[in-house]
Amino acid sequence: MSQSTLPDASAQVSGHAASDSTSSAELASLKVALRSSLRQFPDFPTPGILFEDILPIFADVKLHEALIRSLELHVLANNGGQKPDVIVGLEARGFLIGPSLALRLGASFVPVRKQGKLPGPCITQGYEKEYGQDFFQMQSDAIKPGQKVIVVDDIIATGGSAYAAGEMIQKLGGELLSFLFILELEFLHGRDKLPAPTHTLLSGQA
Ligand SMILES: O=P(O)(O)OC[C@H]1O[C@H](OP(=O)(O)OP(=O)(O)O)[C@H](O)[C@@H]1O
Ligand SMILES: Nc1ncnc2[nH]cnc12
Ligand SMILES: [Mg+2]
Repeated sequence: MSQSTLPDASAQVSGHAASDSTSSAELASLKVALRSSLRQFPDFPTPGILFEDILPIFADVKLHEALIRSLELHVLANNGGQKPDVIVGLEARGFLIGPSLALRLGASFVPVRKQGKLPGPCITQGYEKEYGQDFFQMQSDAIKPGQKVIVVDDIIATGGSAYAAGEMIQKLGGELLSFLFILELEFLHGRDKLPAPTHTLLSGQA
């Protein structure tokens, strides 16, 4: 796949918000490049689902950098000056972005995994998503009471996955600062389920 023609976002000083107008102009141009890289596959994984494929972003170094920079700018601009202690990412596609974003922000990374993958005492939460049902788990000591948490994932569809993650984080005593996604499927109104402010870089399937 050819490389994109984006400016080199890695030249930005990470972890520091530029002036508001610089940040919002930069963010707007990064979003255009990200949006044009997404692909759609009809009837995957089940008939009637229009699957949004985010993987081309990660196949292109500049788009990948643009994505992480865009998410970082969103966090810096949207949490009332509060810095997260923990970034929680949802298995599997949330693992593509969570650890990189956590490093940028100087936060720790904690995974939410599908049932049966984590050792030791765990908390479990069932959920429904756009095309199925599943169970999520977190290790019981993964979040310290009072830690400020941002949940990240690639896509919010029905919001079922993110809601389940939020429930577990709150049961462990974490404070939910916000939810952050690359893409929102607006027609499913998933954000209405979530108990903290919800930010998305891109919207689709209105
Ligand atoms: O808002 P919802 O309706 O809950 O759907 C969104 C979730 O569905 C997908 O995960 P999925 O578990 O299908 O696949 P993955 O393991 O590849 O992340 C997607 O990555 C989100 O996590
Ligand atoms: N339409 C969709 N495309 C990709 N991932 C999804 N997760 C839930 N709905 C999805
Ligand atoms: Mg997922």
